[in-house]
Amino acid sequence: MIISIALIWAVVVGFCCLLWLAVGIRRRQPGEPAVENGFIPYLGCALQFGANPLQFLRSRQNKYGHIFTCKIAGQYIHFLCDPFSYHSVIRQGRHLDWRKFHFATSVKAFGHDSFDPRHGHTTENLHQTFLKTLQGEALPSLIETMMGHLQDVMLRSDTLSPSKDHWEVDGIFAFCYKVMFESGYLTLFGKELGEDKCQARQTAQKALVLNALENFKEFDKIFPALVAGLPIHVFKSAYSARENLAKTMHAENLSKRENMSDLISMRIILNDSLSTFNDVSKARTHVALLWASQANTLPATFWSLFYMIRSPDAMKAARVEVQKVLQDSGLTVDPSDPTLNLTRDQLDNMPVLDSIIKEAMRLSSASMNVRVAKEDFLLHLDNQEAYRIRKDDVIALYPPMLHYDPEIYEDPYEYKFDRFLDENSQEKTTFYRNGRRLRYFYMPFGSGVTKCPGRFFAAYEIKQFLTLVLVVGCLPTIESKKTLRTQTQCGLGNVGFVEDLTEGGREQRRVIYYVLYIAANN
Ligand code: HEM
Repeated sequence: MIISIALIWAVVVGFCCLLWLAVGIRRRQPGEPAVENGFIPYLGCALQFGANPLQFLRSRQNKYGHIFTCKIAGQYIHFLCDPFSYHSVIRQGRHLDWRKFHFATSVKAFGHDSFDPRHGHTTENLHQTFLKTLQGEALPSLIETMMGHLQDVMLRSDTLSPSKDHWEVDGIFAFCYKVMFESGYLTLFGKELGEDKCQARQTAQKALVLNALENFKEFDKIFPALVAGLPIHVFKSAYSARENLAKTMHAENLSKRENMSDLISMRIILNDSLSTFNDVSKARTHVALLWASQANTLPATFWSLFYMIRSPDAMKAARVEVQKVLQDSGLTVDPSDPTLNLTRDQLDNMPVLDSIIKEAMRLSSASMNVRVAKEDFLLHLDNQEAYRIRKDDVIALYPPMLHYDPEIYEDPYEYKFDRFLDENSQEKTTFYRNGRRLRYFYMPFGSGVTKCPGRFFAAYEIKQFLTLVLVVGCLPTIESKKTLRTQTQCGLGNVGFVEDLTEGGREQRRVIYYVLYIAANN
């Protein structure tokens, strides 16, 4: 009996294996890139890729050359590794559909109805909405609002220091997340009506934002799994976190807020006038925007600050630059009421901070650029080779391949704050590979038509944050707590960083504390 059950199982497993070999794996056709199916049905190479994407892609590049195909979570993905061919993908855009992947991912992750006009739920041109409300003329007011909120959160509110008569100690990561999330949230979604006049409402508002941050973090943790195709219901707490966020963004709640950004007010109007979304779906579209505006900005802010305070040269150059901009504009900071307003022009005049941020993002960003083939076509590469691509296959560019290429960036694993400065200390825009000038050398914001529409605002808000930390804080780089106390007692400021010398471990896990001494300024 036992033997016959074992035999049945062996036959079933054998049959499944044969079925997988027959239909589950792709055989390379003439003219196609080399293909790796991986060993695990459906997942393909997903686990190896997920463990260390850069190492995985480099090893395949060495084996197959500029382009190769991997099966990952049921999709055939063509990885293009030659930076000179990136432009070819963008030039041959007519064969590629960027909306398919983006809209489908958003639906999977956030649970709203599709934004793809071809699906009939809305006629909104979302791309145009983003360009109109996040770029050009929309920027000055976003910058001004953000500056106000950053200062409220860092200097006046009790987000960072619930008690005003003692030092607060927290991780630098938590510090960046709290300050940037609250400021960014209020900049996009505004404040509750009449909040300024009522202490109880202020407290409730603060709780709402901090709660939103917790929900955001819970949801953000599982985002890669959702993109890979796992259903959100597998992750119970992330699902309820997302739904909690959506509840706060129902029409009746948003209607109680004032000073909302153009982005959110316009989206509310367009949701109501051009879509057939129900109320829950509408609220979820706002959660998607909250996520897009924060998910990359928060880590980018952390890494920018982290690398800057670890490099005495970066700190020195940043301080000099900020002081010069303030002096040239006749701005002085009164330590007893450090309020600062920086215009877009002043922020544009900070190439050192720009380079500090870019270098941190070069080292830390890892988002992939993805397009889907609309039809079978021939992809022409820069070296005149051409490859057959099948309909519905994905073409992917992985920016860390560029960002860690030693032929482009000397000592690519090293942080060099002035890497993006030229010999005149202005923005460096020319990078070469094998003596040939590169068109694409820095891509944390994506490329082509899908390039992040919030990229200018993102750079400004991180710059504003760093400027405030440099100006109103006393930043004794990373020294001992003793030095910090001495400087702070001079009344120079209220934010400082010290290294916890007792903690070891991996470099980026080193604990660095920020210390706030709000009492001095209140
Ligand atoms: C350092 C911060 C940021 C980084 C690194 C970043 C990066 C990206 C990337 C890689 C994409 C996808 C591009 C593609 O698929 O090719 C994207 C899309 C997007 N980002 Fe950002 N982003 C940042 C900040 C922001 C901010 C502050 C906002 C809004 C206030 C924003 C709004 C968006 C939106 C709306 C999209 C979707 C665009 C579309 O599908 O048409 N991002 N971002």
